[in-house]
Amino acid sequence: MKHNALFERFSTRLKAQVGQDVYASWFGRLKLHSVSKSVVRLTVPTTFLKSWINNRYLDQITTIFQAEDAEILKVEILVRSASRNTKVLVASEERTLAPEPVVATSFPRSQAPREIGKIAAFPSPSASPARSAHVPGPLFGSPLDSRFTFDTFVEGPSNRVALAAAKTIAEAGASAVRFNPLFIHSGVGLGKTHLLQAIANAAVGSERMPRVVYLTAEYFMWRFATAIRDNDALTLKDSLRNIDLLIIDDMQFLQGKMIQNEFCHLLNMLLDSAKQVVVAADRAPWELESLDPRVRSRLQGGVAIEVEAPDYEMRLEMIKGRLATARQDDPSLDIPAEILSHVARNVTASGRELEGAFNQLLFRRSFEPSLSIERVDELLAHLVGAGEAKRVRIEDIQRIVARHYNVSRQELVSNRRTRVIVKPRQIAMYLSKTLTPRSFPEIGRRFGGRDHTTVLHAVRKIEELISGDTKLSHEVELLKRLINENNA
Ligand SMILES: Nc1ncnc2c1ncn2[C@@H]1O[C@H](COP(=O)(O)OP(=O)(O)OP(=O)(O)O)[C@@H](O)[C@H]1O
Repeated sequence: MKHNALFERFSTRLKAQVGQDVYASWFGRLKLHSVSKSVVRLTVPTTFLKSWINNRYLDQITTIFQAEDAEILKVEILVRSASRNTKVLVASEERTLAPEPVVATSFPRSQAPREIGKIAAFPSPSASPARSAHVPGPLFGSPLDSRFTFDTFVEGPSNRVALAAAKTIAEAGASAVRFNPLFIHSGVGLGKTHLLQAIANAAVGSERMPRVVYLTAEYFMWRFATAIRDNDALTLKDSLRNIDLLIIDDMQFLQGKMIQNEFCHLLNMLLDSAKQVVVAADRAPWELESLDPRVRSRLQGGVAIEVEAPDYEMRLEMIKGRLATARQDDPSLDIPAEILSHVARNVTASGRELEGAFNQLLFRRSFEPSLSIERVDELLAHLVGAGEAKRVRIEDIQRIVARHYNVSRQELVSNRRTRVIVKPRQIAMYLSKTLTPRSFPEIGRRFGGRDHTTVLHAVRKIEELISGDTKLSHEVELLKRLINENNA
């Protein structure tokens, strides 16, 4: 009760400081998790929101709590899990985060892993997360989804090279240092995590590379931050010294100077001792703006492979694969071939959307046993519509930014270099990079055929300005909201 009142007072103050709009955009779904001793824990529904709040608002939030209660020393943001299965129990945290013995690291996937008993852990790879929560000792790793194997990965023109590289590493072991680090990048939902976990699943327990660590960048940050806080970083670093294979997912989320430093040391150490490193991100290494240049350059020293969107044949095979898996649980399940191909033809964006479409279909089928193509069309219209709505278009960004700054869209993409045009143009470029999966060269083309370095410069410039200028940062957040609303 007392804590709820504290949280309410905090919310009121925060709202007054950041304004109603910013508050609604970023803090509307913030919830109080617990207040124990000097630590306040808040939760948000997504890892993205967690990173965002941690990076931009944690100091402000902490100051407000401290103003309310001087005993509070620290505020932590956690991700609420949608499902019980998505939680990993981490042994060492039991000690550090008492009196709440269990801290959940979220598994940032749309689907809960069916089985998370396997964990790419060192030095005890066989320990299940649930068991290890009660066994003291170091444990390091994010959960592996047992469905993500090479067998279930559909090969096609858009991912053939990446798959071949991944298999070579999994099969040849640490001697396959021809691609080191291997860097896989793509837009969302195109199978990076599946591929990375397939490598980990194949390697864990193998003789060639028994010591595998699979981590999301967020988990890496969190684990290191905890170790540093507890003066335990040396033990952690020691335990990572002897691994054979390091796999890091969602690299774009690695943030913070100190953590990036640690990551850089680890990367140097592993690469210099010819240990294999595999990394995935939503963009190419040279586009990872928030990374320390040394990390970026080390990541660029290996092989970067892009995975593109699947074609129709691949989508069909994926959806058939889903059905085959679902039938293992319920052999009576059947979806006519023409419906499967219809879904594969219409849901085109990514493996994840296809998975969503298939799940919808299964769900509907349980109370509408014979779905007609027309009915599927209705369902797909909604699904495809939702997918489309989420895709922000560069033209919309240009239109909204131009309107906001009272310039025309033509001026935005023109050669004019007056201040009144340059700033909105740079902001529009920045938003294009942050809100769409488009590459720098592509954005350059859409802004009057500019060179990619101009876009890169604009993005860096705005990032720099935002970090020191609250007014501009609110302005950019408002623009983001307008763009997202336009797409809703
Ligand atoms: N080639 C493929 N074969 C089989 N399934 C696939 C393939 N590509 C994607 N999928 C499926 O699509 C879903 C999303 O894939 P995944 O999570 O690996 O994407 P991602 O690229 O890591 O996305 P994000 O950028 O959001 O992290 C998963 O269920 C995955 O199994």
